[in-house]
Amino acid sequence: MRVFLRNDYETLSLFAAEYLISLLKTKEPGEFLNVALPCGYTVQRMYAILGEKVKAKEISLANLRVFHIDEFLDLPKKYKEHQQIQWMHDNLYSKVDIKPENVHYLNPERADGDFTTECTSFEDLIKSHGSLDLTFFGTGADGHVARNEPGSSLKSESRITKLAYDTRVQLSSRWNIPLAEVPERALTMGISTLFQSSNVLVLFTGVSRSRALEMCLEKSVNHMFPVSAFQKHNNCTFAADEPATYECRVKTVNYFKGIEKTSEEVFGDPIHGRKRRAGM
Ligand SMILES: O=P(O)(O)OC[C@H]1O[C@](O)(CO)[C@@H](O)[C@@H]1O
Repeated sequence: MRVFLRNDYETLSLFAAEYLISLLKTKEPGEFLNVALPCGYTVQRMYAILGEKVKAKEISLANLRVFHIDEFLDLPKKYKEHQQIQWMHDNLYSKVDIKPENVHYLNPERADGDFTTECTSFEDLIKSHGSLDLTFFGTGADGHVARNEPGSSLKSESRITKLAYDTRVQLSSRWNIPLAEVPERALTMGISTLFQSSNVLVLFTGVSRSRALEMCLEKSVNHMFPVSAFQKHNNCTFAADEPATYECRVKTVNYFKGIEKTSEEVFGDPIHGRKRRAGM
């Protein structure tokens, strides 16, 4: 695993945007980068930065093929702005040149209500496009990733899940809606689905994720803390802002800062330093 520590949310967002762009540049013209994308505060500024770069014609995301990592089920229509597809439109798609036909998601409004088939077809769809090149996501304070709550099988695939009570309470307060109207179910990529991606980028922002970062850097894999599973991924990057390091030991923080400095000095490219050495 690699670890990158940044001062604040802004520089973390910039790092995440640059990470995605650097992978996009490894593709030949006309070749797609398959990415699994989340919604939420953690990635909101990163998406805005991508929008700014597309507007300034510094980059194009036309070769991005997107798969959403999760969707809410049973969300009342009056709260449409909280549905992932709408959120992604408002925060990313309306600002960049990703083509609508290259956006894929688990449909929470499937007409026949057969969400099991929806999830199986989604897994098949990803495979039909090869595999995921990059998946990135934030995590909850309890270590959930996408809608894989604590206790989820580390081998799980896309499926219907139940949201934890704590998650629903947080959503109720964040959206300012009654708890009774917060969905109890979601559709989500499984941990195994996310894990199959060639590159994984996990972002931690703010004090509320500091225990999650500690669990990933200093403790072992635990299915009651799903994000910790990504310690075992062979190409996982954990990136955090300073407040998210508050639960980590000073020694841990200094160690990873030192590694990044060395990587930059030796390879000149801290993000993909090891790949460069292999001849890229
Ligand atoms: O950044 P936010 O809004 O707190 O949301 C983080 C959540 O979003 C996801 O990235 C996507 O659902 C989850 O993995 C994570 O819990």
